[in-house]
Amino acid sequence: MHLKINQAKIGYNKTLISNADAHLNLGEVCLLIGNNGVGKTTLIKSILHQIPLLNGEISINNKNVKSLSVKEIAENIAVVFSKSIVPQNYTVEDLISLGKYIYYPFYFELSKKDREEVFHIIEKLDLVQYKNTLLKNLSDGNLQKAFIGRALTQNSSVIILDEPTTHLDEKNKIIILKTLRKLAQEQNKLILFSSHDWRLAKEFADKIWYIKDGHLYSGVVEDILLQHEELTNASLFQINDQFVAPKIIAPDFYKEMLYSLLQKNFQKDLSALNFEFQNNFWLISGSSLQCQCESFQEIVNFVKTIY
Ligand SMILES: Nc1ncnc2c1ncn2[C@@H]1O[C@H](COP(=O)(O)OP(=O)(O)OP(=O)(O)O)[C@@H](O)[C@H]1O
Repeated sequence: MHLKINQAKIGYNKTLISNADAHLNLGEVCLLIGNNGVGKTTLIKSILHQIPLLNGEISINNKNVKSLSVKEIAENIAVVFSKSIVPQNYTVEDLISLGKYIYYPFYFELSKKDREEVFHIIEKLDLVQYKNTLLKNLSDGNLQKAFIGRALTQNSSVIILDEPTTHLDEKNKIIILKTLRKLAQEQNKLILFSSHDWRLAKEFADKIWYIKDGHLYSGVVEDILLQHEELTNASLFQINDQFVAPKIIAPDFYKEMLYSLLQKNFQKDLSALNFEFQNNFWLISGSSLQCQCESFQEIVNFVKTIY
């Protein structure tokens, strides 16, 4: 079982992503990242065939999603959108039971076997004490888990989640991400999820799909991070147009501190300077100058004397 994107052109009247090629296998967790508006949700909807491709093919298990009925797609892929409508007067158990709906033709009463399975999923997600709690009284973290529970009862091999960690605090983010990883490993699910908290999320993913400049880059997390400097440098925000960073050789934490210090204090091009951290002092050098500074205050004072 695998999900394959083959030479796909994705978008609406306007193309958002061209020549997308990527594939995922069962048991893998993939993080989908990219700036606002690059087309993450559109890609997810294209996989579900809710938005037709402009070109190319997306297939599940070698079957083009275009040829699958809505029911067949639901049997293969469960989806959790971040902006899901919350049926306020449903209990956690009601919501999770809904995942079984695709297997029943009409208004239904769950079979004993399905009820047991729903309970088993409630247990697995650590939601037993909230089983009968109304969704409107649930914390955001537990509500998110309940939506994941609904996706699980669907029994599909693929689970896709659009920003499952939005609005959650750090603790709940980690609970959700750990749950996803565990599902992939223990139940051999293929999990694709998008996130803006990707620095944390990448710790739980095997692969990254990264959308940038209309292109989909896919691969093992560490390969993609190495190939795209802007991802690992993302903490060095450019907030000052006139600032050009000097060359900084230092451990990441020191590098980031020096970068923000200089950016805040100098609207200048500092590219002629080199800063090298030497354990207990900074060595600053330029074409005809050299200086040692032991604190950031000294650095600011020194740079002010040259600019
Ligand atoms: N039905 C539609 N018809 C035409 N354009 C659309 C439609 N839906 C979304 N778009 C546009 O497609 C672009 C990508 O939207 P999409 O929601 O896929 O981005 P995203 O990467 O998920 O963004 P975000 O991170 O902000 O959620 C946006 O410019 C959006 O306005």
